[in-house]
Amino acid sequence: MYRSFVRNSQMLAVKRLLKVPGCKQSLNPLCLSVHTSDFSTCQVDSVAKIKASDPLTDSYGRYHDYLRISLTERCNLRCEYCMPSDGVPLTPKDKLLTSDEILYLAKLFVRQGVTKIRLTGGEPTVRKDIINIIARLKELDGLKTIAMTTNGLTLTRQLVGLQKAGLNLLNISLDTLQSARYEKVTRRKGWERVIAGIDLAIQLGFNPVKVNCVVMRGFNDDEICDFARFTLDRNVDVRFIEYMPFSGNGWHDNRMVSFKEMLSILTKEFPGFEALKNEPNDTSKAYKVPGSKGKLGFITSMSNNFCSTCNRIRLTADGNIKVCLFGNAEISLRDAVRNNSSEDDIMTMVGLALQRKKKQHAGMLNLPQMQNRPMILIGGKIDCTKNNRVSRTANKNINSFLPNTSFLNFIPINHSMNRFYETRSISYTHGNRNMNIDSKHNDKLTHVDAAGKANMVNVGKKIVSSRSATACGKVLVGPKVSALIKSNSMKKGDVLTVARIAGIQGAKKTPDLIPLCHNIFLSGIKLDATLEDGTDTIIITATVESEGKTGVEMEALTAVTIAALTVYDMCKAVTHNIVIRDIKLMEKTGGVRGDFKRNSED
Ligand SMILES: Nc1nc2c(ncn2[C@@H]2O[C@H](COP(=O)(O)OP(=O)(O)OP(=O)(O)O)[C@@H](O)[C@H]2O)c(=O)[nH]1
Ligand SMILES: C[S@@+](CC[C@H](N)C(=O)[O-])C[C@H]1O[C@@H](n2cnc3c(N)ncnc32)[C@H](O)[C@@H]1O
Ligand code: SF4
Ligand code: SF4
Repeated sequence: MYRSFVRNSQMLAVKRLLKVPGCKQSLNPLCLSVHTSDFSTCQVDSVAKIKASDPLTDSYGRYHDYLRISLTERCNLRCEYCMPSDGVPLTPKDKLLTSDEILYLAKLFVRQGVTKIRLTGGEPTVRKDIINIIARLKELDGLKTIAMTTNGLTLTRQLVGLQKAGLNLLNISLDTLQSARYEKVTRRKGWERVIAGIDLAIQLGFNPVKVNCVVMRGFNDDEICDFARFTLDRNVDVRFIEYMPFSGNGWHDNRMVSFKEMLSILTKEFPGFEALKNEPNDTSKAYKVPGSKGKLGFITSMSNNFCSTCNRIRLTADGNIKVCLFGNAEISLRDAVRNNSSEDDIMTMVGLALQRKKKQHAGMLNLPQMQNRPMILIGGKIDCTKNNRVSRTANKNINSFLPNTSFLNFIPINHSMNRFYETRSISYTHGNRNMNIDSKHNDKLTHVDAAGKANMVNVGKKIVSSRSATACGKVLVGPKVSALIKSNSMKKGDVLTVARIAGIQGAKKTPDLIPLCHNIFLSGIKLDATLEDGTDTIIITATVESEGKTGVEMEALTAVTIAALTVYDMCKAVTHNIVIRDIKLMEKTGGVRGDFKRNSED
């Protein structure tokens, strides 16, 4: 209750800050649309009582003492995996944070408890005032670490000055030990300069010097052992990064090399290859080749996330707070600063954003399907319609019936991803119920207890297995609607696309809709909605997958149902003569009761 009071109060503060409604200087419209429903419950009197007491702790108790500041969206390289080949649209200069604004915001964060700031980008070293920024950051009481992640191209020229100004931690990106390959992946020359930059960093006493290497099959996976040898006589910490998908970066599951695979290559080549102790907030899992001066590490964002200990918050180059690398919701602090908002109000906004931070990214297993902006623009502006397969009209429609969801993240899923993911522990235990549900031959009603009351089955003791279920259904729409769908000219928008997304969302909401269903961590949802030629019928098929202890047929059936209802909703202005029928389970695999497959004529 206290939390909801605080949240409502925070909402009000933001609302006041944003001058909603009738605000001329609006903040990030995405944030406004996300929070609209909450605003309606606010009480005006509470505003004065807001105290941003602990804005850096999120609702999972994670304390955020590490701020990553993107200094620029620009870069002097064009790495294939980071930047789309046709470049990225840059934010106009007047919308980017000035150095004074960066310093002001940094000061507020440090006052609240941030002890580490990492400068990143884009390429931070292309920012002309970087030395000045670092020198001024160094003056902030309480800031212990000023770190930078760089492509290393200009370090031989700039590093001494940067260190003198106060830089004390350095990560340098280098994906290959071969000059020609470097040119291919970065689309620029400069490998020798980066190597010289790494050596200079070691000489200047940076410790550790971390080297970031994104591993991509068919590009540098044959260099994993070479990179390990690179640590033999150099005090560097080479970190192999699992290739992550961002819009337009050419990611494909078969190009991603998982932590497990890399580990097995290294263990074979280097007997005694050993794991080291990690610090609580490390992104990487540390290892060492026996006798080497340096270390190796693995950043396993894809196969084994480290969200439970996340202590990071990001400030983008255009002044937005981004609470998660893979989240789309942002709040603009730039406008708040430019509107002379108070420190309390600004930190209230930060607290508000952090309250909405997810435990782990909701779609962590679905990252490949997310439309996240290019990595280089993680420090830049969201254009949530660009590159999306969903049209603007469709977005509007989805938004109207799916409040509080970042709907753009859900598009059909590529099942082959599953093989990369480690099975996660999923807790299905509810209360102390001790149901005997494991037996194949158990003919008791498992959803009813001994007293005949509704009961959610305890699946805690069931084994985890790969589950999948496919359901299908039909919507008979008639010739008029059929023609409008075919020409994609239905007034409400693109019917099939919206239905598809609604169905996927429906699968994820199943436990909210069906009382005795478990929360299941879904690893894949594929939903097709197609107009059958000649019958004026939309055929909907949904396949849902999970690594878990209980089946996913309810999710598949819900997905089909919600997609069908969405078709109805989008077309009912044209006719009410729409019939939904034949929703049924087609196939189910996994679990102790064995597989099920419907005969096609059933
Ligand atoms: N999932 C996730 N991955 C991150 C995050 N920050 C960085 N990474 C990953 O870590 C890689 C290296 O990032 P760096 O900028 O060197 O930062 P870092 O490793 O977090 O830095 P330190 O832990 O401070 O050394 C990135 O390419 C990402 O793959 C984050 O917040 N979430
Ligand atoms: C976006 S860059 C910004 C800082 C600087 N320009 C650099 O390259 O180090 C930060 C880190 O993100 C990594 N990165 C970029 N795209 C990535 C992807 N698709 N998957 C994994 N890491 C990625 C880069 O290798 C780099 O280490
Ligand atoms: S990874 Fe860094 S150096 Fe490469 S394009 Fe992205 S921002 Fe530039
Ligand atoms: S994905 Fe989000 S929550 Fe997870 S570690 Fe990265 S920033 Fe933190």
